[in-house]
Amino acid sequence: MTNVIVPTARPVTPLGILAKKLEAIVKEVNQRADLPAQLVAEINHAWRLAAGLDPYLEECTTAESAELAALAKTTATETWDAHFSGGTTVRPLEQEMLSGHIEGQTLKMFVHMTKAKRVLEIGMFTGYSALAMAEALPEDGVLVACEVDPYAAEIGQKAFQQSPHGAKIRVELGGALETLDRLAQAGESFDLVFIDADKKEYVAYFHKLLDSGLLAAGGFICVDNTLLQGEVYLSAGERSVNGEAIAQFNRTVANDPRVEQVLLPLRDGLTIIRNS
Ligand SMILES: C[S@@+](CC[C@H](N)C(=O)[O-])C[C@H]1O[C@@H](n2cnc3c(N)ncnc32)[C@H](O)[C@@H]1O
Repeated sequence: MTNVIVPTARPVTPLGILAKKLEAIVKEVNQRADLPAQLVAEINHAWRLAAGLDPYLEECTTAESAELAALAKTTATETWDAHFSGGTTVRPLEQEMLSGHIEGQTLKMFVHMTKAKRVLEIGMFTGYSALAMAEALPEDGVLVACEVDPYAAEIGQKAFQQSPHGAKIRVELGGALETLDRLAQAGESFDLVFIDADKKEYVAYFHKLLDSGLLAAGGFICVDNTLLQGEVYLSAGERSVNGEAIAQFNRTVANDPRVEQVLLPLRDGLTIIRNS
């Protein structure tokens, strides 16, 4: 059997980034004899508090299915940079885009809790969150997954074929805004929507979902990356283009009287919106 080395993902959440920074500081201060022992102990404690949380969440959360674990591994071993520079993917993609165990299990729980039968995902990548949610759908449930990149979508479709829940998933290849227009024209509507595609289009997805009837009355939207690595609450001058787009999205949702919402500090921020 060949040993596959799965590359480690870099931290892309406020907590992960904080833990990494504290780790570097701890390495430095632990070598210094001139610092007060109490200060060194406090910094070590702060690092353990930050670094220990994600592994503990993993430990206390139901394990992912074998199919999801295999898909996460496949996604991590793809050479995404080379795929983009060689023209295999139409967008720069990376393994860090995959939502993963804790968020996948959270989304799966939301499908169970809301008893959703029709789910829409905007931004499927290699299909991890789509498959996680499909696992919670009833046999006659449907998940429509929008993805613009054919290579990522193909990886997902292969994984869906390996799962007893894969047949519930329908992939819509193409730009999400055009796909949403088509779905609305066809009269489709959804109980639960997961937004996880182009951050600069989040406001447009939100408006289309609410204005076109795509989101069923009383339906829910879950939105990923609404903390954008902490950029939204750091000073505006420190924001990337995506950080500014998410800050604007968060303001748009907060000012829309048609919805109520909560931003959960899960992974890179997960906002739950209810169409009230
Ligand atoms: C963060 S990843 C999605 C991760 C996925 N939900 C998961 O949990 O594994 C974002 C995906 O959105 C796709 N995407 C970006 N812009 C898009 C657009 N305008 N229309 C459709 N898909 C888009 C990207 O190709 C990428 O695969």
